[in-house]
Amino acid sequence: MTETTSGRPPEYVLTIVCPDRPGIVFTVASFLVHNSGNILESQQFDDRLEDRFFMRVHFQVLDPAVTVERLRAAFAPVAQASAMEWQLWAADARYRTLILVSKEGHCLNDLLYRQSIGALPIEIPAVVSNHTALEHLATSYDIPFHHVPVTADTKPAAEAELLSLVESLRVDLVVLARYMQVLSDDLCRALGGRAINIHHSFLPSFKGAKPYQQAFDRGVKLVGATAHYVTADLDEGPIIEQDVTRVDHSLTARQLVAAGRDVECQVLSRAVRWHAETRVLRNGNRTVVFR
Ligand SMILES: Nc1nc2c(c(=O)[nH]1)N[C@@H](CN(C=O)c1ccc(C(=O)N[C@@H](CCC(=O)O)C(=O)O)cc1)CN2
Repeated sequence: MTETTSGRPPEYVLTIVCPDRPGIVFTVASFLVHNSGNILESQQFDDRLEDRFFMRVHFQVLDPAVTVERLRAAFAPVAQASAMEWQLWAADARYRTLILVSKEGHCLNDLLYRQSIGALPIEIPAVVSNHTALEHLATSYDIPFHHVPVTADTKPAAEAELLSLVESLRVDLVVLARYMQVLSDDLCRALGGRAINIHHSFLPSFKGAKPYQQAFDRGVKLVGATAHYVTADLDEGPIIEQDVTRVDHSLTARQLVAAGRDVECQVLSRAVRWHAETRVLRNGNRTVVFR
């Protein structure tokens, strides 16, 4: 993950998930005060059903001697005492994001453009596709393109190549931007929590490869899109973001596809930005999103 400097006091984001108890906010705030921290933004949520507490704190450090390594070392015993799962990153760190795509290029195009104008805190070291149709799009942004074809026979080798790219390119996040191959259980385990998919329906409705045809056949009045973490269970992963748009009886299935494109792009880019800003915390098969 690439960290940048700007001359202003360095800013960090701390996220916490732990069993709920009184005094967690006090514990965190005290730690920050004792380490020259000044809170800029703080959000928390108490899941009383699961008895689990979630917190995200964006803060600056006023003493230049307090480095991120010193903060992490100092916070570790505090976290252990409260059984916290935690992350501490520079607020302007950029996630190294590998994009997977098949033939539909609208989500890839949207992510490449938003990244190029600085609207997404990510770097894109490469684009991978099981087809060659979208190579020109990656090339137009000077981003390396890898063609990894997938058939039933080549799938294990294709997935091994994909994982090798994830490791060699030091990838933090994999985005399935209309990648139409089902990832194996092993690959999902290897990518656990680091892969986001855009599904072109308002889940849990219309799972599978052809949701717009299913929507047309059902005669829906809304179509939508869902960004979720990828799990071995197809289209069942924890949902990060969803949205819909109104349609009506006059639209063909092909026109529903067209109506859904913009929704898919907006939902996926929001989910990627929130993940990259460490605003999304897992809560079992659900998420807490500090927008
Ligand atoms: N393990 C997972 N892999 C993938 C998921 C997921 O949730 N878990 N999401 C899909 C994306 N997707 C829907 O959003 C989807 C993609 C593909 C299919 C499908 O049935 N594919 C067929 C081949 C279709 C083709 O070649 O065009 C197949 O793999 O046999 C269903 C849903 C991405 N992967």
